[in-house]
Amino acid sequence: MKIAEIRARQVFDSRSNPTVEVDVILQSGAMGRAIVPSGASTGIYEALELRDQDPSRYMGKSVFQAVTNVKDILAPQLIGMDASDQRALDNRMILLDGTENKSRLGANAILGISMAAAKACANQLKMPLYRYLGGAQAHLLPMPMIQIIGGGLHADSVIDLQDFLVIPVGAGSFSQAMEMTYNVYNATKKVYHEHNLDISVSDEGGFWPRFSSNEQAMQILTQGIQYANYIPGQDVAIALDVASSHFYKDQKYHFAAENKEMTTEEFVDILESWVDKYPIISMEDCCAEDDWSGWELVSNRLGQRIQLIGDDLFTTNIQRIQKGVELGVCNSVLIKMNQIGTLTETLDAIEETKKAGYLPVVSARSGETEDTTMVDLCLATNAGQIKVGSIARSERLAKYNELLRIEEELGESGIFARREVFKNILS
Ligand SMILES: C=C(OP(=O)(O)O)C(=O)O
Ligand SMILES: [Mg+2]
Repeated sequence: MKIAEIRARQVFDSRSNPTVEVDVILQSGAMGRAIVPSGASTGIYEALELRDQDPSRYMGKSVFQAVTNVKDILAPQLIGMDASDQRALDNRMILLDGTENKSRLGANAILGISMAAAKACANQLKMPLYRYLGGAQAHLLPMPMIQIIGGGLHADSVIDLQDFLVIPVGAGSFSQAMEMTYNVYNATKKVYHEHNLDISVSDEGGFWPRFSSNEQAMQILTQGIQYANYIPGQDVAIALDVASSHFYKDQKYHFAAENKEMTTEEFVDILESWVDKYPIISMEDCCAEDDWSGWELVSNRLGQRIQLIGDDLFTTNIQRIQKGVELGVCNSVLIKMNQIGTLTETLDAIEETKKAGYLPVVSARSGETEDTTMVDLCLATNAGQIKVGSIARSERLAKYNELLRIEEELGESGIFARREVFKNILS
């Protein structure tokens, strides 16, 4: 499966921002194509997404240099390599870049090749990508975590929290999870109408937060679950992405929407009160990416009650995951390929997560495309959970629809994660 050619170009993501697309072509003629996603609420420890910073073009956001790096720097060094030796390929790119955070060549350049190479191999073998990456053991259809209301940096910070999501814990299959989510999404729309709240959507397609407080979004969402005739917590539970790194300054948490400033202790008290009041089963980025002591506090208080996911905290980085495990913070890790920049390092991060008894949640970015590699990654590793955004935008539905196809394709051998996915972490 020797690489014959690598092409790259600038295309666009769901926020209409430029991003990198790469084609890897093997000597057999088999081709893999991948598009790299892009975050808005990025963590400071993420691998670097190279943007041209030229204000005269695409407001500084073009990725022409990353595309050039693929074509002129990486491709000549990779042509002739065996694309099926993913680790060797990724290591070669890491060495060619030579920095800690892939800032010379760009994680977007490197990841584009990394993903496209795997896809080319799967295509040559006429195999689904999840089967190529995961082998005979790939079988677990993930429990989805789906955004109904979007806030934070995905909605001009109208409210501070970023994601108000549902987990259809009562679902018996992936397709049933989709149906239940559809019902809650549309019931929530009714709740909006009833409260005379205008409908529009935020970056990932969840409803725009027409609220003056963060808690009101939880009230509306709980109502949405009830309006859809589900029992909150039992049929459909709530998950939050607090994404607090973006409102943590000078050792304080700031709710701009509520004009409120809190110490870590006060903030954790509020998070705990929400878990008492609402059917919350999962919270992401409760504390900021550098507030390790805050994370220890929240983990002691809530770690036996709900899933605690580190996103900005871990950035899919094995060293940061290991530190978290040593300190006993969180019990779950959000997995985003472009936070670390190669498929191999992502697979290593998932393995490390599982080894520690933590739960991996494979996640999209707020800037997405038709690329569905993350779905294959989730299936290949039997990760058990997936977070894609809402069910109301095509770049998200590309992933959900692919999962529906895989559910059909696997038939009897496909097992849906169900609520049991949480059994090792919740008492
Ligand atoms: C998907 C997320 O947002 P972004 O891609 O903007 O980091 C997230 O924070 O989990
Ligand atoms: Mg997050």
